[in-house]
Amino acid sequence: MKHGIYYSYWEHEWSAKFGPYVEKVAKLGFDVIEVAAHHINEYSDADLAAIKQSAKDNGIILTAGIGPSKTKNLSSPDADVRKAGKAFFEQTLANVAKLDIKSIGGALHSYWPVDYSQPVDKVGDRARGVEGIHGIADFANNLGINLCIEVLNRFENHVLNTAAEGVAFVKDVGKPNVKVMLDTFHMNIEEDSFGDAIRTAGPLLGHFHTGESNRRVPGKGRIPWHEIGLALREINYTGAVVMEPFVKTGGTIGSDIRVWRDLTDGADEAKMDEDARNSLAFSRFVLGG
Ligand SMILES: O=C(CO)[C@H](O)[C@H](O)[C@H](O)CO
Ligand SMILES: [Mn+2]
Repeated sequence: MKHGIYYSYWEHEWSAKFGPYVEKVAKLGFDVIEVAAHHINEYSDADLAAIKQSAKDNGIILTAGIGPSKTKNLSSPDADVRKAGKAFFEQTLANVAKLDIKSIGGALHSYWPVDYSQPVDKVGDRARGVEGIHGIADFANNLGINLCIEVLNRFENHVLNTAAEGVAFVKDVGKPNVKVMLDTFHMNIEEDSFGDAIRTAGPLLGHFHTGESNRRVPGKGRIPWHEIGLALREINYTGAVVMEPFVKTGGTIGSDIRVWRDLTDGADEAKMDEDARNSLAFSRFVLGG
């Protein structure tokens, strides 16, 4: 098991440059840094080559996360949007591969966060989502990339809310590089049992996000980490466990994540780093790896 952190913990914008965080995260003792792929198509080849080299020099593995925009929604009822989504993903995956990234996770099958001011069509969106992911899976596989379909809570997406729904979706896609992704923040809202959800995903679990029920770093709240650790060991999970804390207000991150109060307790960057380091030690102990 490898442990990581989403660099957006320190940032306000999905567009924030992730290059400088590779060394920082390595110094904090992490194995993995997760970067936002939302704006990766704006990086030059030289930028990507430098970041790849920095990861190599620092012994860090990169993974990617993304919340696709409504205009790039692979499950949209509008065929032109689906087409734009496919083109966007192909360009994004090609750039992600330049960083030697082997896994991209998020609501790849849909968009995020969902606009609930309009009625939703869960059945239609799911069917188009299966087709959309099926349509980019081989492209990703040829680049050695797994597509990890994130199961989200009801307030952020309607297509997949439970591990069982995630497993059924991934089985319908039926491609070896398409996996289920779980996140303890979302599981806390939707699952009857953390352990059962992880066992339901079993060998299909491709990526795992961690965070407390208010998205503080693991260890600061009341998520049942021991139960989660036992279940991950039971299914012999060897993938990445990436903490995804969101504690800062402001910017597109604060607004998309709905952070309306300062959850840092007024921390400066040194204290934010210390919290991440302590949470990493806690995570390694309780989850393994
Ligand atoms: O859990 C999440 C959203 O609540 C997601 O992992 C990411 O924040 C999103 O896909 C943006 O990268
Ligand atoms: Mn997540």
